Amino acid sequence: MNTTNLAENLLTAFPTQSIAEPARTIIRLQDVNIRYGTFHAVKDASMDIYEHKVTAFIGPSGCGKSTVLRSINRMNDLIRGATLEGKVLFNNEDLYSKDVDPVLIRRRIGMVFQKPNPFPKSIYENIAWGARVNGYKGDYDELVETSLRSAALWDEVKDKLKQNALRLSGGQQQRLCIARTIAVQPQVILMDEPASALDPIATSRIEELILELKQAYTIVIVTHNMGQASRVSDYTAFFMVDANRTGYLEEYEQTEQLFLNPVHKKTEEYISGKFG
Ligand SMILES: Nc1ncnc2c1ncn2[C@@H]1O[C@H](COP(=O)(O)OP(=O)(O)OP(=O)(O)O)[C@@H](O)[C@H]1O
Repeated sequence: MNTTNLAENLLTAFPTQSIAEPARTIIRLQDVNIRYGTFHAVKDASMDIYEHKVTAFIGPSGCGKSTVLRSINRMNDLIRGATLEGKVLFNNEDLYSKDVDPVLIRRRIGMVFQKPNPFPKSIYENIAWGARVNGYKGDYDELVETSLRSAALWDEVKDKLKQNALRLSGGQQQRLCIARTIAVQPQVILMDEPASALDPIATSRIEELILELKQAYTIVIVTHNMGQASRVSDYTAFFMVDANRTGYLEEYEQTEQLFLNPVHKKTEEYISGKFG
């Protein structure tokens, strides 16, 4: 097979991966072990997360998806007794080295939670506040508009920016939280089941938004919904638990490959609903 044919075949097999521009690793987990006190929650997780891709974490309850997600922006530091061994590299820099400020990390690697959590302030202030805290010197009106547009919320709220954010619907609140995250210009957005508290219409708007956002950001999403993982993600990491309830990475692949042609038997059983 000549080179052109080989390239064409690979592109057909893996349409999400461009051969001309191979995805760059933005985050690398190396032999990551996480404990809560003496409880070994996650063992030996190693994986690369690629820039401008959506990576989904799936797996049964308690397998450590959220724990691993939180390790990527050092949110676990806020949990008493949580410790991490191994390395988490962000743009080749060790996120856990002593001279790294976790607050700065959380600016570069933002997070959106399961339950929308806007501040009890105006829509405008929800966006402007984080930027102000970070000493943003630009035009705030422009920042608010751009962030709300990026989160596909501008048209719905542009005439009521002074309204309290808590009066928005759940789906709108979640898009506002995404806009708030975007406003501090992160490189990576972590999402922990961002649509699980939303109705199907609000969920599909979040899914559409994720697909748009990956042009500008790298997204890692924890989801229980396998349909959602297959719709939005380029890569899927399937986590499992061992007999000690310790989570580990069972299989990590391009999403299409993992869902259509899983290598491990456990992956196949999980995605076909044999256990959950
Ligand atoms: N703050 C904590 N303190 C102690 N143990 C914790 C803490 N958070 C999580 N764990 C434990 O760590 C393990 C992994 O939890 P984690 O929430 O990461 O799993 P998960 O796969 O995201 O689960 P789920 O799908 O149910 O949200 C579980 O056994 C859980 O009970």
